Amino acid sequence: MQNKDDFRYEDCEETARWLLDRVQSPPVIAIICGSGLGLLADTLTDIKTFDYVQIPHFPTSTVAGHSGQLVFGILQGKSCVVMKGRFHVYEGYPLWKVTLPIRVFKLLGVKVLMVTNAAGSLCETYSTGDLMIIRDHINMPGLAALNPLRGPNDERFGPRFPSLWDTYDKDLRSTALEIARRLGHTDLIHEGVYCMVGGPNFESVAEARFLQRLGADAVGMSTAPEAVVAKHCGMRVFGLSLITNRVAQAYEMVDSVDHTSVLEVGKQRSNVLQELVTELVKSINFKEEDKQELA
Ligand SMILES: O=P(O)(O)O[C@H]1O[C@H](CO)[C@@H](O)[C@H]1O
Ligand code: HPA
Repeated sequence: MQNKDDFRYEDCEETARWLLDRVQSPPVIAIICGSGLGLLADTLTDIKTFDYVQIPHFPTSTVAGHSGQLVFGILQGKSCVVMKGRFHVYEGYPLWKVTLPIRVFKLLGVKVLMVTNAAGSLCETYSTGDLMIIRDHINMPGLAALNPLRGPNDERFGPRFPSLWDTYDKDLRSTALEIARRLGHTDLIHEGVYCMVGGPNFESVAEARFLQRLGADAVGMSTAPEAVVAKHCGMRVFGLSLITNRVAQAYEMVDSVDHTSVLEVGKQRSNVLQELVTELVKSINFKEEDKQELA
């Protein structure tokens, strides 16, 4: 059963074709910039930029710190596409639309998705400005059927019932950890569980306590749907959270988080993220079958 609220494979194809007609080389790696992390795109050379409003079927960015541009270019000799701005369910988009770019990237030939985000810490040992490699996620909206895979399944993308046990690629995680240590960031790098909530409000104290007891180390309002769709269509996924604030879990704690301070931490830390992502991209070796597919 297909209705106007479902995604259409043909729309993704049309978007992919539109982009392929306009870029030099199809990307193999896609990078999504979280709130205030758009500077990641500055590491690319030979760039070609499209505003989201130009691209057929693409949603538009409505959140500060998400400039709404798709940047194609080269990083460490690899063809990449960078989303300067992602879509969130609290903006009013259905989840299939939030994740439409991932399916378009799949059709462009992307093999690896790197997602970054700003997140609040629920973990005692994390400080503002730290980085968390995402080991796993809790998709809160997904558990209540707000899932990007809801609706008719198109087997051309992936199976009806995908397994998510290994969503965040083990090799990429361990390589990123090694890189961070080599770059001298041992004190600020962690590996943990990201929990997605719907937003747009930040968490109440009782909610923060609840999420922490569920096993979440950091909380944000994105990423899980993108990772689910990428895993569904067979991409390797790497996720990185920048800890922009500590989420209050006691009524005595003052929690002064707001979006402006989130963006400010992003600006301060973008060089560390750039460094780590650049080195990780450098480390990726594509398998023979990937190269053949791209030839
Ligand atoms: O997840 P990203 O897009 O990095 O943004 C995070 O920052 C915003 C809140 O300041 C929310 O959108 C939250 O999800
Ligand atoms: N909660 C949810 N999303 C966020 C936070 C937070 O504390 N910080 C940045 N994004």
